[in-house]
Amino acid sequence: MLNTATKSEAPGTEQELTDGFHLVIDALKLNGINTIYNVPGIPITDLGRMAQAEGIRMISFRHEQNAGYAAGIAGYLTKKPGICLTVSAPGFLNGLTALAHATTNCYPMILISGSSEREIVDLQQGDYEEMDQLAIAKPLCKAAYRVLHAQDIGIGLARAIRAAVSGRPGGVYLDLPAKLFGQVMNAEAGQKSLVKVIDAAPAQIPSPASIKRALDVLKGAKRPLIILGKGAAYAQADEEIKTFVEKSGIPFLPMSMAKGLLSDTHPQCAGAARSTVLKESDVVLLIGARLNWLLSHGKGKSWGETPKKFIQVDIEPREMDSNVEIVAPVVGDIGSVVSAFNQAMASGWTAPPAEWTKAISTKREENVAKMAPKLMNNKSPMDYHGALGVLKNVIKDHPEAILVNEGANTLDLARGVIDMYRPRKRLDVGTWGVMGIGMGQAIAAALETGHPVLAVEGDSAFGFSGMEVETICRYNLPICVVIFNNDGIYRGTDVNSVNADPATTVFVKGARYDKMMEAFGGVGVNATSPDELKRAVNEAMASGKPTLINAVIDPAAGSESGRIGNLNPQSVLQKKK
Ligand SMILES: CC(C)(COP(=O)(O)OP(=O)(O)OC[C@H]1O[C@@H](n2cnc3c(N)ncnc32)[C@H](O)[C@@H]1OP(=O)(O)O)[C@@H](O)C(=O)NCCC(=O)NCCSC=O
Repeated sequence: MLNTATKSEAPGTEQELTDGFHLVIDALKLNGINTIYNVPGIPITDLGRMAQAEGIRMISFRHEQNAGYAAGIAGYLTKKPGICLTVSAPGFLNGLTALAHATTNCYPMILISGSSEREIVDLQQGDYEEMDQLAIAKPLCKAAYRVLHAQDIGIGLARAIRAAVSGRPGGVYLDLPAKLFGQVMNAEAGQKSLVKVIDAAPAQIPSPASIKRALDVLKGAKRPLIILGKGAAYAQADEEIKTFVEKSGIPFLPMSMAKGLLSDTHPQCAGAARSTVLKESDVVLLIGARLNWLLSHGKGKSWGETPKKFIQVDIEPREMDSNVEIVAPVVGDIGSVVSAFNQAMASGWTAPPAEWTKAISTKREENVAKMAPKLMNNKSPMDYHGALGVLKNVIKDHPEAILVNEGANTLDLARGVIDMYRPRKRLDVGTWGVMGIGMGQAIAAALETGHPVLAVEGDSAFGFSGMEVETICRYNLPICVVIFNNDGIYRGTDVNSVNADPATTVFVKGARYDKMMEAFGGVGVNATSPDELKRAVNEAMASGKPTLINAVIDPAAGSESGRIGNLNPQSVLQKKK
């Protein structure tokens, strides 16, 4: 659509004009971008107003970091860049954490920030919110661009979109100085300057030799294992992956956000036999999973004594040999690679030895049976397992619902307990184990998918984005937040024996987070037993009303999340002595 920002008034020279505001909006719309996660303010307030008037869905948050986490996860769910729009310096910096998070997690996202006058910034003359945002963003994202002239808006956005989604996806920064928005140009020339990005993330076909090498190694295995990462979930090659895993007969271990790519209840799922499969496998095929800290870098105690051969499928060639030798690297997009595997296997495939698959199912059944009675306890106040037993059944009854999960114990225990049944339904803290993703991800998940969201939050984790319950109520989203409230970080029982200050990890005892939701017109419930929790969550799922349940957890329950290098201060002191 042609935008008439202004009409030139000079007699005889009348022409349709457009401006930077409208060109940004038109460029986004031309590329199918219809939602922006933002916090309004100088200099982008009018851009937001005009974008809304032009039909773009503007979702206004209370803090840029949450808008950024929303944009990142929107990118993950849709394979299109999620857009976060912020004001200059402080707003930009608030959004930057989420941009770096998106880059680390390989989510396509574009952070667009307004910025102050280049001439003044470069001479450091003290402009309003003066900051060289481009320079600051560069090391923290996949690519960063600045547009100085209205006629370059089309190209600038095209570059940002391509950089965000092609190859390994990631975060891109786009700097738009305030002056740009007011620049006026001929409307027809403006429209011509826009670029519709064609084939933004082209398929990357693996070489036939790499496919053969990988399958040859896999064929030689006695105890093979497939590890599915969130890259595999992102690829949206769900049917091809399912066909491959089932045809191969190989047990699979889903990483946290790959849970549900094939159901956690699938007979080949080795999630509940994690230690066994890592230790005892002899060939490991990684599909969209990286050998980072979450997989103990592919070596050490958790990988046991059995010598391993690793096969890795990734779109990024530099991922290969990052931690250990990869004997069969397969570089390509996951859909193309797995399709090539399936074609090559069509002529016949021998399932792994029954001894191996039987050993895994025995271990899995043992672990599941050990956990089952814990999940059925009806203690009040609740322990983690009693509360999670309820939520496990909620997801079983609502497999279409999206589970958002963050916390320490709340995250570690929920990951194991709550089975997922469908792809991309579990959204969590990702590669950094970051706290604060909760409400941003819940809001974007509800908006982008139209499905109900269950956000299972530690009380500490929730605190990072808690104000967004107002956003949830304002947009009337079908989000049920369950806060595992144990009065503190890890546990609520720490005591400071030195002075009257509270211990560093404790919060106000008996806090009522449910009142926060009520303050904005949503439903708040205080649940002190699994039965009460069950009733409240079921009501929320049925009504679709914004709901926050304060689930009272015994402050002494659970254990410190010990896998991420937490050191007990006492033990540090003892070591120093
Ligand atoms: C690195 C990890 C993937 C590895 O965790 P592990 O505890 O080794 O594995 P998990 O998959 O959680 O499984 C733990 C055990 O439960 C078993 N398990 C798993 N699922 C089930 C079910 N459904 N039933 C019964 N038992 C189960 C599994 O086989 C393991 O037992 P065995 O096989 O018997 O060993 C995880 O720690 C992780 O994702 N960490 C991220 C933490 C994080 O980001 N924290 C945020 C910071 S918190 C800030 O303070």
